[in-house]
Amino acid sequence: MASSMDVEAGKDVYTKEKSFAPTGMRIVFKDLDYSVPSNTQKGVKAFLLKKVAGYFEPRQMAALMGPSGSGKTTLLDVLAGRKNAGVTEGTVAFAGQKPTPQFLRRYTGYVEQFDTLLGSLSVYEMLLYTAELKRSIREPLESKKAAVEELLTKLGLQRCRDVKIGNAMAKGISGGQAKRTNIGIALITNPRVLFLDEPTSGLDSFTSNEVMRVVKTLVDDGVTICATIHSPTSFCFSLFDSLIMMVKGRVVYFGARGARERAGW
Ligand SMILES: Nc1ncnc2c1ncn2[C@@H]1O[C@H](COP(=O)(O)OP(=O)(O)OP(=O)(O)O)[C@@H](O)[C@H]1O
Repeated sequence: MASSMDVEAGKDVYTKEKSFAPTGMRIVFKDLDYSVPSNTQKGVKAFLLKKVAGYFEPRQMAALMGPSGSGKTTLLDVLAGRKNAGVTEGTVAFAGQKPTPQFLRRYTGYVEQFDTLLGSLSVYEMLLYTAELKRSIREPLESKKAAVEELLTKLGLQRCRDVKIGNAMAKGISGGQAKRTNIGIALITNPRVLFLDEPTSGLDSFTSNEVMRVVKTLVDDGVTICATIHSPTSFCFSLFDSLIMMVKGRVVYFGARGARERAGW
């Protein structure tokens, strides 16, 4: 594996990092295998991840890249604890802790590739509805409303707050606004880690840049960000701090973005 970052830096994966909020959370993974029963050969295990290792730093945004079918979404899902079929082996640590399902629910957010929005609601209603569902039942409504307002501002959605989301039949908000609303849904619980699966898919390059510029601002709040990304614009690519390149379930590059240029390869 080519690497300009020291994977060994994460060798003591279960340590005593306790106070990750508000400083952020480091994610370390080592020797990660993920297998499922093959759907092409009977009785054979298909290894979708093989000896995958790396780490994500807090206050940084990492890109997961590689050809279609290389295992990017699989790695994202394994790290986010979203795989309930198949066998995962190896170690994953969030801030030095082995993550339990409750830990992952509390501290991570996941933005799926396809928007999961309700077309009949406005952007504000969608976020408040999610806040009601996902934030503590004991939290007063006024506090939830304030959290939604804060998110609308952070994600640049104030201008379309009262516009209906819409659907294929009834045009509503734009693709970039829909993507940012979807990101808002993942952020409503104030996660310390944000996983995004293809956040720019289906967007034109201007809108992709806009969405990723907003996502990058979240690192200032101490969030650790990891996004799978296909053919990013050069601006989008420049926003990433580190890069994992995958081919056929293996990591072929793990390092700082731009390390190759800096080394003069
Ligand atoms: N049961 C299975 N048996 C064999 N191969 C499988 C099985 N399930 C998934 N795969 C393969 O696992 C690979 C990983 O898929 P994954 O969705 O993680 O790739 P990806 O890099 O995110 O691709 P894309 O960029 O197209 O979204 C794919 O090549 C897929 O065909």
